Amino acid sequence: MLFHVKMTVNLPLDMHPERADSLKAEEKALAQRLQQEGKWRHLWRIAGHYANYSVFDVDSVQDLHDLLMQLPLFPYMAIEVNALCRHPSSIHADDR
Ligand SMILES: O=C(O)CC1=CCC(=O)O1
Repeated sequence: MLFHVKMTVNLPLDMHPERADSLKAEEKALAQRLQQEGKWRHLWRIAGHYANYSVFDVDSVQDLHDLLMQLPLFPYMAIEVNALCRHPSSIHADDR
């Protein structure tokens, strides 16, 4: 199942810079592992925003929920989720 997810990061202004750097490093490591596993299909920065557009490929809504909740930055992100399905005009027949 494919999901489009928008994540907007809102780190508290008074968060210690070392804590912020540590969270970002943990987030990056997990995001790169999930990309290697094929679960995090796309990760795009939204130009001019501390936010990303991502596409996840997971087995269920519960899997997506569990994945998002384990992100180190989860407590500091506003997350919007949209389920995706095939567009009839898409030429990418292998997409689900
Ligand atoms: O900076 C972001 O958009 C939040 C984030 C998601 C994966 C990552 O490494 O950072």
